[in-house]
Amino acid sequence: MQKLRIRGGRRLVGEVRASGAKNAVLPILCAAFLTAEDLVLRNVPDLADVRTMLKLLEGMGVKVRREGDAVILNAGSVSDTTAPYELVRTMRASILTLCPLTARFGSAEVSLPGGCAIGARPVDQHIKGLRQLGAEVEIEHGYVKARAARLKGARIVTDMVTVTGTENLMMAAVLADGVTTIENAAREPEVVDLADCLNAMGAKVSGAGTPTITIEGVESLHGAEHTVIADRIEAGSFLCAAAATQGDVLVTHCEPHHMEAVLDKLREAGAELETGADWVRLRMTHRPKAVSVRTTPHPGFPTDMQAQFMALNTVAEGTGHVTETIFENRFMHVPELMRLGAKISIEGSTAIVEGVEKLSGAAMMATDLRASASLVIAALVAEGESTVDRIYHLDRGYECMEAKLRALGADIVRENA
Ligand SMILES: CC(=O)N[C@H]1[C@@H](OP(=O)(O)OP(=O)(O)OC[C@H]2O[C@@H](n3ccc(=O)[nH]c3=O)[C@H](O)[C@@H]2O)O[C@H](CO)[C@@H](O)[C@@H]1O
Ligand SMILES: C=C(OP(=O)(O)O)C(=O)O
Repeated sequence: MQKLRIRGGRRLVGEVRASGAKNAVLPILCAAFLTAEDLVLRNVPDLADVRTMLKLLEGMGVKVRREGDAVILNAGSVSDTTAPYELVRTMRASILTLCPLTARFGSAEVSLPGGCAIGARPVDQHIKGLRQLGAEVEIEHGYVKARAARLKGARIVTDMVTVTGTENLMMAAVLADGVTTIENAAREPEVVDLADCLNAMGAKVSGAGTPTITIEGVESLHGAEHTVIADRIEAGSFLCAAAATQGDVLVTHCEPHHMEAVLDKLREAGAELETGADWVRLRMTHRPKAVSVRTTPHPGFPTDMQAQFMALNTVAEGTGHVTETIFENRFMHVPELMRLGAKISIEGSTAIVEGVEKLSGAAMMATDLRASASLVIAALVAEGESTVDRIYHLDRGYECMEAKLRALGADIVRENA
């Protein structure tokens, strides 16, 4: 197991490039099942989750070739439509294989992902929607087993806004007979990116990015080339780190219009921001001011940035309220941040963070992906040395984070624990 060793107290200064988005590339990799022709993807980040997804796809017979930041997939001879527990348990996004497999091959068996550190995270809406599209779906021995001769278009209204639920059902509907509408659809940029890729493959998807997505089913899809959007959460994490260390950082190759809620909060924290078509520069010339955030589906403040803003608030002037409305257990970073001297109390789904002048370095344990990022940010400002253990969580979603931070002047190394 590896850990990060960080000596805090250095301002982050310089330029950092955002990688392709984890949450966009994972569903798009699964879209490869929808055609027998090549799907060429560019700007694919080298992440543990991407490697897990490629392993899962290869295990089913998909041919995978990596060329730099491109991945070429061919699902012309899929031999197996089972996603086994061993891989699904390490990456919930494996459930995204369920709908494209059922749509193209008429059957799929995907292990139920189960809960994870941040919440129970059921997939009932994926299953409900797939049934409405005409599939027979059973749960047996921990697996979702779906079967359908050909899916049929339907009107689906999800009970709550679900990102991967919307994506999975979109991938079912593209090959269905007739028209599907998904109402109460997630509006995240990653949903739009998947729709763009599906349309490049010959699908007829409209309305992605709005609460109603309409999909006119087609007989088959063809190969395509697609460039994955930038990771707005990775970009936002670097901006938070820059703000916390009172630094001056330019994030390039990102999409500022995907990050408006986060950029607004950084301005409220006192950061000076400049944006261009694909870059954001943040300068923080004084101690940040505490900000209150409430997580909501896009275009609201993203739950995946909650922990990083919590870290920023720990050293801010004043008191910030951080309310988590999406996941019932996404405050696992709180006791770890308190080990550095942060003052945080939890009341229900709100963490009340009273900023302190100084944090002091300590050993910490990462519990989930964004919690890891928040611990790294806090360690970058803390006096003295900190360690962050169990960074396999971080590696799921950040491409060489420590190298990128080092290039900005951070004193951070990866070690074998
Ligand atoms: C790979 C990926 O894109 N992951 C993102 C995706 O996760 P994911 O797609 O799993 O999250 P959802 O949007 O589905 O979850 C939203 C809420 O709905 C609940 N729910 C969801 C589906 C369902 O069938 N039943 C149900 O009850 C969940 O438990 C949660 O409370 O969106 C989350 C919310 O923006 C992000 O934090 C994750 O980074
Ligand atoms: C919760 C996250 O990812 P996943 O849905 O893959 O667990 C995340 O990206 O913060």
